[in-house]
Amino acid sequence: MNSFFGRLRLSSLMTLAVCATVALTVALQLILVNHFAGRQASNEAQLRLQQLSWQMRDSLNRVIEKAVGDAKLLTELPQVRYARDADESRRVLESLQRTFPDYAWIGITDLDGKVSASTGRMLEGANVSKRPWFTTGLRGVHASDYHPAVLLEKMLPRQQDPWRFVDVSGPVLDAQGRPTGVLGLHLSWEWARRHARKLLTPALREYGAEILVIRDDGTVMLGPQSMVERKVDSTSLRLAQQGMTGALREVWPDGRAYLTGYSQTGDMLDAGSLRWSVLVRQTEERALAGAVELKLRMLGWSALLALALAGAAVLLARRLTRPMATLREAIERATEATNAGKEAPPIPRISGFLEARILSSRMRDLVQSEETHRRALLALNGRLEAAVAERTAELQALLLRDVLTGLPNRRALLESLPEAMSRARRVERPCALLFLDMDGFKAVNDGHGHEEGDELLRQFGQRLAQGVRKTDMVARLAGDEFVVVLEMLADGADAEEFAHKLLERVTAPYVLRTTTVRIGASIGIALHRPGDVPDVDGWLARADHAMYAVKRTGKNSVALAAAL
Ligand SMILES: Nc1nc2c(ncn2[C@@H]2O[C@H](COP(=O)(O)OP(=O)(O)OP(=O)(O)O)[C@@H](O)[C@H]2O)c(=O)[nH]1
Repeated sequence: MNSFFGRLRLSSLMTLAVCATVALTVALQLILVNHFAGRQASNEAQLRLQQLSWQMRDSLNRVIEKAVGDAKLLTELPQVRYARDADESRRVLESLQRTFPDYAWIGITDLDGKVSASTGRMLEGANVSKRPWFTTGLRGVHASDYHPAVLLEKMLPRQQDPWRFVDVSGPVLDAQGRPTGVLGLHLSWEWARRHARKLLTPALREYGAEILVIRDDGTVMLGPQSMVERKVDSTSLRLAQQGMTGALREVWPDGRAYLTGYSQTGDMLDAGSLRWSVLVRQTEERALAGAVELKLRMLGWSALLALALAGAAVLLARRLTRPMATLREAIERATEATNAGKEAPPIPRISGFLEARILSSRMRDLVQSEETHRRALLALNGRLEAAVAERTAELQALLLRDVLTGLPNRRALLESLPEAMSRARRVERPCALLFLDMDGFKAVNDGHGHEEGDELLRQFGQRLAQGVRKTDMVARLAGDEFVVVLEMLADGADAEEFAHKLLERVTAPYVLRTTTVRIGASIGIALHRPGDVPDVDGWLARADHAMYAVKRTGKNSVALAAAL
């Protein structure tokens, strides 16, 4: 995880952070909207359906009450109670029908159930004594439940829906209060259908709202075509039948979820009143369609908003991190130059936010100071290297010098002998190696001390060096042994002559610190001619043998080694 974030640029991190925050905010908002909008929409839909149910119930109650009232009024009218003939009664009945055309039929019977007068003369003369409205009407004003009427239906004009009626009937009494017949009023169910259609506004119909009026036995009197005059059962129906009102969500037998508002008509205190359940239902899907649409719209707008914010976040992140990106590039360039041993380019002054300005300024100072240090270090390094080279050269020189006399030592001699031999070949002149060993040096050491011995060695060496040409070489091999290399000689005799001169020179008295001494020297000479095979060890050995030969034969003399 760390390595993942470690690979991201600051701008990417900022973009990610802002996008994540936006996405989270939008998601939370959607969840909340989804929750509250859904609940709110469901509550509102249920309330609406409940109100519709109440409106329908109240209308039903009002019309039934009106019919009962009209029936009562008619039974008390003198034109009905004391009618001279059927025409007089009929005029009254038809006059009432005109005020309320939904009274499909109004008629008066005698006590035997024979219709004496009726609207439109329908059923006049017919016997209706078997009809429930006649029998109940004899006992008092009473409304009977929804029912078909086969005879009447044949006489009435045809209409789209079948004729159904609610009957209201009551006794017609004479002056003594004795029944003389029954007044029957058939209220067409069409008014209920029409009223339901009126209540369901086009918008509600479009969203599938349905009004159901259900008889106490569960038979649908008004509702969708497929349900009319069929029995149904639902929780809302049972609640309405218990006299409750409200709204709920329930699953109907068709397997779909509905929101249903319910109420019941009639008067709880009047056992004779008509008890119809009024249900107004709407599928949950249609009822909440508005909320779903709102959610989808919000989702769309939220997505657009999130995209716009993400875009803004990218731009903002780039804008904010640009100074840091510039600083990073400058640091990388400086680092690359430093690694390549070049002068680091200066860090530019970066404008932008405060931290970037401070950081760039500090980095600028840092790189400048680093550059100064680097230059100082380079200079120091140069001086050190020069000092080391000088010291090395000194050490090198010391390695080739004899500490006591300052003359070239054995090593220097061995290095220069091959050069001397090759020069001899080049110039075609022999060169000679003189091997000198002091005679009786030990006695000086023993007699006057080592310091005096050292002094003698120094002076001996100086005399040798002063006695040869600049191109010749004097070296101290070890102890009291010295070597002189003579070049550009004519022949062996030349070398011998020079050796004698040198012997004379070195045997002169030496003034030391505490004493003056004389010393002899044995000199062995070995020549190297231009044509000789170059052999350093052999050349030295020959001179050494010649010197020893002198030692053996009396010292303080010169001997020339035999030619090769
Ligand atoms: N003072 C001093 N003495 C040295 C040094 N190196 C060698 N010696 C001494 O030099 C002497 C050389 O010995 P020898 O060559 O046998 O002495 P010598 O008396 O010259 O003998 P011959 O060559 O046979 O005449 C030794 O006593 C060494 O201790 C030195 O650097 N300083």
